[in-house]
Amino acid sequence: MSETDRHGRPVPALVVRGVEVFPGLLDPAAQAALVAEIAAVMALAPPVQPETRFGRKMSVRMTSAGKYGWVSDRRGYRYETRHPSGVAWPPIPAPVLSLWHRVTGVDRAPDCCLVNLYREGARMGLHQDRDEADFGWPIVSVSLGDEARFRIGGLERGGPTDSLWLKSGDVLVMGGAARLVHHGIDRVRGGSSTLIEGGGRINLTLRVVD
Ligand SMILES: O=C(O)CCC(=O)C(=O)O
Ligand SMILES: [Fe+2]
Repeated sequence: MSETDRHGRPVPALVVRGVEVFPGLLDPAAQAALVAEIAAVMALAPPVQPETRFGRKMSVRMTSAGKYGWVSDRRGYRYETRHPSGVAWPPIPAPVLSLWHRVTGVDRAPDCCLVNLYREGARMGLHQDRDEADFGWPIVSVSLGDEARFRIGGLERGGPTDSLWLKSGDVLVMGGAARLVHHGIDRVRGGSSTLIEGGGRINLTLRVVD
């Protein structure tokens, strides 16, 4: 199990380009509990395959919980207070919020829990998360289901990168000097987990938006 510091915060087993990695922070029971909570979110706010401004479909399916959800369509990408269907985003599930507070030590709650659903063949290109008002707040990222190769670069585009395989139950924190590092998902190893109904991987990305 994970070690904790004197504030009770888990100690990252690994730091890659400033990104804190907590491998296996969630045990199988905690993973299953989160997946059940996220299934309830997805029932109210079904994942959609977003389009870019240029009309290209992303391979990942997305939905959100919280005050804001991240959406992309022909009008571009932005945070919205409603799902494309018009319903408000469901609240961020309590166990997700407690995980945020546990790994960040931050009192403020996140505004957005982006749910990324990677089915067979889905990936996410190298990017920065920079649609938020204040980069002083960290980002927490949770992996559930199939393993995925996560790529981490630097603050500039086109620099050197490192990669690591993220497994179900792994948690990352991107904060401080690493808040704006480039990152993406090269590929997902299909069938490496049976956690997600219908197969694949779910990533939860928690952010303070405004
Ligand atoms: O799926 C992941 O692990 C990364 C997701 C991500 O970077 C994002 O949604 O901004
Ligand atoms: Fe990201």
